[in-house]
Amino acid sequence: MRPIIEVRDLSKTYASGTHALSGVTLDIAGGEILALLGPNGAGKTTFISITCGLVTPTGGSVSVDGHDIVRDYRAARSLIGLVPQEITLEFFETVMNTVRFSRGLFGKAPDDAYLETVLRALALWDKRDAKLRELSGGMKRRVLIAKALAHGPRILFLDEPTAGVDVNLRREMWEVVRGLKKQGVTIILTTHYLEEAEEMADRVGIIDKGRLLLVRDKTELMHEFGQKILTVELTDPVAALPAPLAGLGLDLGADGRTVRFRYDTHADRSGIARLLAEFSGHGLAVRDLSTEQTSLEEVFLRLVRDMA
Ligand SMILES: Nc1ncnc2c1ncn2[C@@H]1O[C@H](COP(=O)(O)OP(=O)(O)OP(=O)(O)O)[C@@H](O)[C@H]1O
Repeated sequence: MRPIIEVRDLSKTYASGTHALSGVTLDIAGGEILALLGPNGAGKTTFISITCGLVTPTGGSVSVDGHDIVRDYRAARSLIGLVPQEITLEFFETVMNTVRFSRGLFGKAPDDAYLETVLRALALWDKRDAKLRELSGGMKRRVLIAKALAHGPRILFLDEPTAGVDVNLRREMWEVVRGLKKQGVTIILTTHYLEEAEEMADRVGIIDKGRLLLVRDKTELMHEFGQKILTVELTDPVAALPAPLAGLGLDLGADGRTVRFRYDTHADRSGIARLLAEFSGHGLAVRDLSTEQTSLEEVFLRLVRDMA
């Protein structure tokens, strides 16, 4: 199936001389959630702005369902909804009028029945006659999404949807985004929260200094680059680990009881059996064991460092 968005060798150099994007090539499949990760200034917003026709590329191309975003701007743009980083709303307007207006901007015929489905999906239907200033922060963010969906786009760009919001609200936004995916909307989100990408994305793209370092299936990425950590809790604290265990790369916690061992999930042998045998051989009694997977955050930091 043809990708819904095709990005080819895309570059942007601003008048200031900043190379915000260099040679980005990427296919985005219909219905997927792609998370773009990258440090501040990596070029994420520039990518979104070009795709939404707000910034002109200096090289390369983007097409949306076969429509070139420069030559065939209207057709391409009508397929896209954009949820900006900042909350920009008319605070004295009602929810319903706000989404009606957004739909009108795209030259679409009024369709209150469709807007009702959008507002219901975002749990805003009961608030349709409320003025925006009366809404909570979470509701205002949902109104931004409703506005972006008002013209019936198939693709939704979310630029840092949960920047600066509390944990509950972030979870609520994740639910909303998952619901949209279920309805077949393709979602591209940028985020600084790796937890967010870990939670939501089908694929993860990492951008740094205007270059797309990689795009991978999230599970594969975690599997390939992730490591596991085994934490062993000793029955009795020790001042130091016996010298013969030094080569195993163990960390002894300040409490003298907790020993951490990193192992590669892909190696033929994890080394756990040997480790436990060594512990037993040196008279170290083990009280408890636990394992954890390294987070996407650690994977990300390693990749950006290794590829710098
Ligand atoms: N209008 C502009 N004129 C000149 N330079 C710009 C402009 N917009 C962005 N830049 C520069 O281009 C680079 C990429 O910026 P961009 O906003 O795309 O990054 P970002 O990854 O979205 O960052 P953040 O995570 O901070 O939002 C930065 O060096 C930025 O300073």
